[in-house]
Amino acid sequence: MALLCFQSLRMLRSGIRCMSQNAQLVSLTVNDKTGVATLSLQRPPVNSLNLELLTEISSALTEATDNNSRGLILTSTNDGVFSAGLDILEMYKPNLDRVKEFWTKLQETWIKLYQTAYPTVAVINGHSPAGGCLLALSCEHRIMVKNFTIGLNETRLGIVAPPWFIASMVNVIGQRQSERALTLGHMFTTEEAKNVGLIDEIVQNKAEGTTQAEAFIQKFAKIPFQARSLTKTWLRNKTVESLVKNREDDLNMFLQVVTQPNAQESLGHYIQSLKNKATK
Ligand SMILES: CC/C=C\CC/C=C/CC(=O)SCCNC(=O)CCNC(=O)[C@H](O)C(C)(C)COP(=O)(O)OP(=O)(O)OC[C@H]1O[C@@H](n2cnc3c(N)ncnc32)[C@H](O)[C@@H]1OP(=O)(O)O
Repeated sequence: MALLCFQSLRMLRSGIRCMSQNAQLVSLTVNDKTGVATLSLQRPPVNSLNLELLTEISSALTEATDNNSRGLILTSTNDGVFSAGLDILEMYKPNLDRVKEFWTKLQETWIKLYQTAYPTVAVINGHSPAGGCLLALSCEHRIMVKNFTIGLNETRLGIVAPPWFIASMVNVIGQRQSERALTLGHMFTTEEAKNVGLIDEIVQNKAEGTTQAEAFIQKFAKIPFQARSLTKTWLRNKTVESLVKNREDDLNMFLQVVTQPNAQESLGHYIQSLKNKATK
């Protein structure tokens, strides 16, 4: 409690204000001087995206909009893992009602993040496979700390990246590179990701990443907000609309793929291999 008060006092002095008071799996702060919000994922051990975490991310994005944020930095409180992607336990031997709600919340979160009016930057301070990569791809600028990996590795798990995951990747690195990377389920090192254009900058650590992210957002200070945001909407509209118009079909396709016996078997093996690795 004393530590919390001390931290709050220090944040107040530096002009950083806490938002999302009720959130537990994310923290949302805003810098009152710049209007830039920081959304940090904080679901130990690896920020895997379960229904509850997605719900908090989605609410935080709305709160940042309602607060008229000038920009948003998406990062993780865990230096080492940005996000391990979707929580595999949501997809393994799923409860039908919950898994439907889970996928619907993922769709909602992506749609919101992909078309925020304010500029978005991912400060990728750790590994970022699959759904973690999707979050980063949805931002306008990606800054990654060296010595980590990022990519859409779904095929390696015996599942597939849905069309909107693929489109998010194609919009950043193009058809040819996406085809090669996604069919292989390739995880790019930070260096490889920079070479292929998947990320924009390499930094030494999160602090440097945050400074660079603020500088990126600051570039828009003199660009009229509405003109910028409408341009982004139009550029991204085709990609978003293809999901918005087909949410039910997309949900059904997900349920069909993920409940296949061979997909369940692959997920079971994968969970076991992660557990074996963790106990070594
Ligand atoms: C039509 C569409 C159909 C289907 C589409 C489905 C789309 C799916 C997209 C996804 O996002 S699938 C998820 C893909 N994610 C991964 O492949 C990542 C797996 N995790 C890792 O590679 C590593 O954990 C890490 C590099 C992220 C971090 O490594 P490290 O820091 O060494 O942690 P550990 O590996 O020891 O893991 C600690 C702990 O966390 C559990 N865990 C890790 N990842 C997940 C996950 N994605 N979901 C649930 N749980 C996860 C791991 O099992 C360990 O658990 P313990 O209980 O053993 O402590």
